[in-house]
Amino acid sequence: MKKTVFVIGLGLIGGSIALAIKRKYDINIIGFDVNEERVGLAKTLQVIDESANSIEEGAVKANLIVISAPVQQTEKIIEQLATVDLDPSVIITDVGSTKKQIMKKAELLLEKGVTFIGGHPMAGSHKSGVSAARAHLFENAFYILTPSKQTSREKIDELKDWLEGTKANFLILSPDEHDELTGAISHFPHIVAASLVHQVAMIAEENSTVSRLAAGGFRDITRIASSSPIMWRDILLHNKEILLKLLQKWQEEMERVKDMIRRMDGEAIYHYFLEAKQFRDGLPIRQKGAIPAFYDLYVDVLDHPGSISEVTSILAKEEISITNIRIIEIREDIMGVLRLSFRNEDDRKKAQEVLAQHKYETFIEM
Ligand SMILES: NC(=O)c1ccc[n+]([C@@H]2O[C@H](COP(=O)([O-])OP(=O)(O)OC[C@H]3O[C@@H](n4cnc5c(N)ncnc54)[C@H](O)[C@@H]3O)[C@@H](O)[C@H]2O)c1
Ligand SMILES: O=C(O)C(=O)C[C@]1(C(=O)O)C=C[C@@H](O)C=C1
Repeated sequence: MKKTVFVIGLGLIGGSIALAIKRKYDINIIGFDVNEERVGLAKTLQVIDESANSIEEGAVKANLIVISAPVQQTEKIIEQLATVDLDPSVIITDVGSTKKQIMKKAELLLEKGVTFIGGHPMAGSHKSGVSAARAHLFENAFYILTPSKQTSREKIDELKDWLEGTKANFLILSPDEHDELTGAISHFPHIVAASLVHQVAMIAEENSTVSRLAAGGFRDITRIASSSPIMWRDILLHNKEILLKLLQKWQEEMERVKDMIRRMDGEAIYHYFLEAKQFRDGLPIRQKGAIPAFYDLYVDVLDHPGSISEVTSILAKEEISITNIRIIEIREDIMGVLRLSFRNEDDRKKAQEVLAQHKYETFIEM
């Protein structure tokens, strides 16, 4: 008989996990979401095979339960699951961006002898919803697991087997370490991105030209400000202490920058940027995760009609698939560079070679 996976929360991450599991296993996927439209869409897109009318209905049939809702909802779902009579061999995991509060709540399950292993695939997007779900979303990304002390090695390996289709790299961390590190490289940057947008929005009230000028750098650094406000509200409320500490440090850092500018200390300002550049340039780029999440290739194009289709048809002829395409403006309304995203390093390399044959200049990183 086919095994059953129950996915609670049919959005970007729940959908992507379901598709990744389907890559490796012939299984039955049951889905549940509080939003009925999402359930219908998940069925249409064949992300799930059937739906459940309640958490209990899906949970009692499952060999694996994946909770993929915003983190405050995840806590509520864990409370609900703790009241259900589950198969004793079931594994429950989640995908939430915070781990400490979730692992605390999961004690309700662990006390009953139910296996709960916290999980967090460290890749995603600013897009939400099942329509953005992709089987390959987590390829080469880190996938953090936070098992409790009482969880056996066998159960952890069993969960890794279930998730093998993600092609992610598993890493075991304690919930504290997880929240501290993701606070710095994921949660806090989202606050900064949103605050930059707020700053420009305030200026735009006085002078609307600023929005028209906001191309290139501003768009790059604020992309993640387009993410789900519900998801990020929950993350900030869960990781309060770490984020308050980071905010304090950041304010001190900004004071330091203010002081360098006030003193007109060119040497200090130069070193401020140089040290940041050296650290940023030294980060691993082939690995998906908090820093460059995609196999991107930048192509210099001339600003004339048809130039995009020229590039895409060259790649189509060679059967190289593009997963995303974006025009990066150099000046307002003037196309400068195309950013093409590929599924893997191989496709990117082939694209670079074939475009070079057609005299296109390409760059891996901008
Ligand atoms: N988006 C990312 O980049 C990313 C990356 C890694 C982990 N995460 C984590 O994954 C989780 C899901 O995020 P997402 O990006 O898929 O969001 P999403 O908005 O695309 O999907 C969340 C889904 O959960 C559903 N939901 C909410 N409350 C529910 C409940 N009580 N019961 C059942 N369904 C419920 C929503 O209707 C929605 O369909 C969050 O915990 C987030 O922190 C997100
Ligand atoms: O690429 C993005 O849009 C993301 O924000 C992905 C991102 C991140 O901060 O790196 C967001 C939250 C997750 O918990 C993990 C990944």
